[in-house]
Amino acid sequence: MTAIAVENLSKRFFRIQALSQIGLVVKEGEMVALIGASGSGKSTLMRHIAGLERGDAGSHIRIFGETQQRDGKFGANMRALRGKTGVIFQQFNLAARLPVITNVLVGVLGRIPAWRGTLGLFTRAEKEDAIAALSRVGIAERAWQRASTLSGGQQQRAAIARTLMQRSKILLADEPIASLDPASARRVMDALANINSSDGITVLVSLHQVEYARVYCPRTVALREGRVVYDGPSDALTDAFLTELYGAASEELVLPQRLPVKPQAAEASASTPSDVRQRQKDLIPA
Ligand SMILES: Nc1ncnc2c1ncn2[C@@H]1O[C@H](COP(=O)(O)OP(=O)(O)OP(=O)(O)O)[C@@H](O)[C@H]1O
Repeated sequence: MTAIAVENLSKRFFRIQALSQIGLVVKEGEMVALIGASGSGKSTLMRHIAGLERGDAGSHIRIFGETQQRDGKFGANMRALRGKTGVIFQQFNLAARLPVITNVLVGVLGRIPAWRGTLGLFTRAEKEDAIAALSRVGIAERAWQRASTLSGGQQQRAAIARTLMQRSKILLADEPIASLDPASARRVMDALANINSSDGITVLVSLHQVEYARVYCPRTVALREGRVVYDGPSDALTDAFLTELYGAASEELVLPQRLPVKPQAAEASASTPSDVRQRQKDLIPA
């Protein structure tokens, strides 16, 4: 089934043509990288797919076959489609002063009565699910800390746990590793790869460095000046080909060293259901 279908998407901000006639189809269960130099339109495209921005006349975006927006107008089922689409950004993903678990529990707000959400009255089962989601990304032990005390990479993983809690079918990650050191970046990419392969969640991740795309994403879509200039296997993106696509700007997209080919296992990730159950018992006060 098609998860994301973008057809003829254009977006102009005053004098800047940010996106031009973008066409993109992502099948359910794919993990696709979106690359491009600074200003090529990655964030703008992500924001449209997330339903946070409306395209110009002629644009059409469908999520699981349903129109999310067309000709600059949101479709009737927009709210439900937003619920299916989790989004994480480069930063500012979490409410810094609240505990990590509360940030993750925000993921259930779309499917519980508003009064319960407003009062922060979450059930034990919901808290258990939140701990399970944090276990999946390897940071269950951090559940009761304030979000501001987590490292940048841990914060990104907490944001991924929130999208698991939201039961999103699609995860849009807009430069989730841009401000992280290489080890933290690997753990965040491992967590994304893990929810993609284990849960079948469709992942579209924008990246500055093509090395991560080569290691983690079978397919890459490359943007330049708001247009798709490549859509195909990530391992075809050799340095020479990148130079052909981007000229001197390709240097921005290549890391000085190559990454090892095999992704590492996510740090302290509880992979079996019994591990996850045990952590729920240990970490939630009776
Ligand atoms: N709200 C806006 N108003 C005006 N121009 C905008 C707006 N949002 C984006 N742009 C412009 O659209 C173009 C694409 O920006 P976008 O942020 O999508 O690029 P990007 O590939 O995500 O860049 P980066 O890698 O630096 O984040 C840029 O020229 C940017 O200045």
